[in-house]
Amino acid sequence: MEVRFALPNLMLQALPVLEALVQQGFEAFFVGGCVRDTAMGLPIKDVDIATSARPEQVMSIFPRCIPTGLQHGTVTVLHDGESYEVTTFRTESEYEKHRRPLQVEFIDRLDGDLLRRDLTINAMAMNAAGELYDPFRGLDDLKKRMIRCVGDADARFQEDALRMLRTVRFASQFEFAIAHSTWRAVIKHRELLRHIAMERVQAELDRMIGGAHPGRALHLLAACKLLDYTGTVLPAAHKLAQGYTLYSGLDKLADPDTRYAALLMAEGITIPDAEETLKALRLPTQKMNAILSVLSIQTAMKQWNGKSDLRLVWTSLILQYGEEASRRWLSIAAWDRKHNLHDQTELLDKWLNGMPAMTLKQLKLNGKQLAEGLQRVPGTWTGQLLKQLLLEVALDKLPNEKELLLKQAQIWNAEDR
Ligand SMILES: Nc1ccn([C@@H]2O[C@H](COP(=O)(O)OP(=O)(O)OP(=O)(O)O)[C@@H](O)[C@H]2O)c(=O)n1
Repeated sequence: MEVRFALPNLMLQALPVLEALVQQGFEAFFVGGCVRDTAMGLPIKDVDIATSARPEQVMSIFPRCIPTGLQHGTVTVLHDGESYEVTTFRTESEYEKHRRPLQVEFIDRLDGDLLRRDLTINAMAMNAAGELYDPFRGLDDLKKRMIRCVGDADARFQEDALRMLRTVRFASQFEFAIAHSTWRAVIKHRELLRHIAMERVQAELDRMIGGAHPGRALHLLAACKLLDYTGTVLPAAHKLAQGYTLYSGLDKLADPDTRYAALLMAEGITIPDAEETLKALRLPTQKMNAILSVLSIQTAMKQWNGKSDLRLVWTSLILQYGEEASRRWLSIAAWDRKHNLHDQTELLDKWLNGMPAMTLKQLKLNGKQLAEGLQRVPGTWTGQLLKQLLLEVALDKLPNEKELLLKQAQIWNAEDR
């Protein structure tokens, strides 16, 4: 071990856990992402520890712990308000459907444990002094900016097919190249991705699309066609990856949902196709609806004939899909030259940035005041009436003043009865 790194704070906080294991005569190292990120000078997110101690020995050393995954050797140790995954050195064999190991054997040596890991940059360990243990030359690959499987790439992907998506994710996240042998193995084994639960696929995809270099991720995905081999048919997934060619500046858009919407918009995917794809990807309903709202606004804007009153169209769109979706659409459309939506964006931009009474929040009459004014019990009618008032204000038919709004509401209320 000749290379040594200063341990970042999170690892220093975990040091007593590592040291307690060493004091009891066991080997213990920091492993995985925290070592990789420290070697890269990046902030770390969590700390994982690997040890020669067997799970029951770990549990006897630490009074406060949770037996998270004993059959895989993992115990979560609670220390000083933090939790750390402590996993016994292990080898894995006989993988179930290219997903997870059926057999785990606990071993005494760190080397064997590092050998089972996916990529050289993820197969480094660090001791309490920050000294690097790096039998697969992960540090060299970090310096070369190279993603490479540990040992035989075919075997690594056959063991766990999700690793192919991880390969693409890390390559895009760090803007690294992918070693030839590793890339060839991705192409060779890509159809194994169908064995992986869509939730895990989605989690990786989400991190790629929401990450620092979504364009690079999509470029790589399009090149190896991995998304064509997911378990469920994704009518728009391949197109989604192709969206990269049109939207190389995707990273300019703030959040992942806006980026998903931009990609789907770029390919002109229909709303039912988009819905099917997002559902197949097991996107949480809330996230899916947020993306579909942006697409619905896009459809309405493309259909706008230039004659109908755009203010009316926008008011009803904002009422239907919300201000957030409108802002998302605006950020995409303002930067999307392809669809040439200048007229449509200008007005929305003005409205969202300060024109009166665009949202219910900005209306100078709220539900409580309305119910009191009409001497009625608040109910679903309250929101409906407020929306009606909002439309009038947006169309300049009614000033946004409390008394006048209430008066109009009273007239409608009387007419209804
Ligand atoms: N399919 C997988 C997943 C994980 N690992 C190993 O387990 C470690 C921890 O995995 P995880 O926490 O999922 O990812 P990190 O590598 O820590 O990176 P990040 O959290 O940034 O994704 C990895 O570094 C890698 O050594 C693996 O070999 N194969």
